[in-house]
Amino acid sequence: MASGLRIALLQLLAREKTANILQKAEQYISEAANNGAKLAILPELFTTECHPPIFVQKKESIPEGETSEFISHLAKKHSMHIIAGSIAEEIKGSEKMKNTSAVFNPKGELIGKYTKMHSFDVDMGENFSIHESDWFEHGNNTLTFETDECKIGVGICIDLRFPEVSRYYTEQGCLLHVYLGAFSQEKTGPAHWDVLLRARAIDNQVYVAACSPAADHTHHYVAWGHSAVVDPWGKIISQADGKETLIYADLDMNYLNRVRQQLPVEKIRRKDLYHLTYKW
Ligand SMILES: O=C(O)CCC(=O)C(=O)O
Repeated sequence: MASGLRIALLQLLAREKTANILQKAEQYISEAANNGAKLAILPELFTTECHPPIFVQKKESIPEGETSEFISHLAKKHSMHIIAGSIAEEIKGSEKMKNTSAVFNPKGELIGKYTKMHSFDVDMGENFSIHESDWFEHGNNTLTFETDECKIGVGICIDLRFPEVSRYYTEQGCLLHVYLGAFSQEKTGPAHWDVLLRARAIDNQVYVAACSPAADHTHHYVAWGHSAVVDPWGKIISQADGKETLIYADLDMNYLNRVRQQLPVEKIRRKDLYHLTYKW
């Protein structure tokens, strides 16, 4: 297995027309491929912005929809893995949708789908009440996939708050945990985003990459942005601000192994006293 992996995170701005967003994604993915990235990651709900009437208006099928087909074409063209952010996935015969991510391999084949497992149903006062489960059915499964460099696990946004999910991915051997997220600029972004990303990386001694949409103050819900990559020691090695941008990180699996050797939490863990049971 190779020891290094360059990844690219596309912090895209959700524009009105899907075609315009995909055009920007194409520009960034082509730039990333030219710069040696082997994995490109797009944000949560990147074609719709986080606003229910827009989800309904722009929902799509996976993998037959406009967005999936285009990202599949880009994966094949540039011979790279792409985690196609998430989109509002149509459920035939239902008014509800799913918040689903699709992963394509370098042949452009769909190798997995992940539907967000936890719903962001919160009431934080001051006009900040969100009840995601009114719009989206939650998923009941996880998603891992293999690249030449490492195994990868995928989560979406609030999934980041649940160490059980990342623990499972670690037990499955995932050395990179990817989150597609749109924390809010107003509330949880500045308070929790970096801390949670660093915590998951330190808990599991893995790389964590999290890709957010760019912040746009004309949107109903302003995403925090600040897409980031954290190393297994908990250090942020690459981070955006709020603006639309493309960021990179080089993941070094030899470094990850050194961290695990020097601070062997897996060996120290009291497996005789506790363990998690998963029902997915
Ligand atoms: O957990 C958070 O603070 C934000 C979560 C969120 O925005 C979401 O899951 O859509």
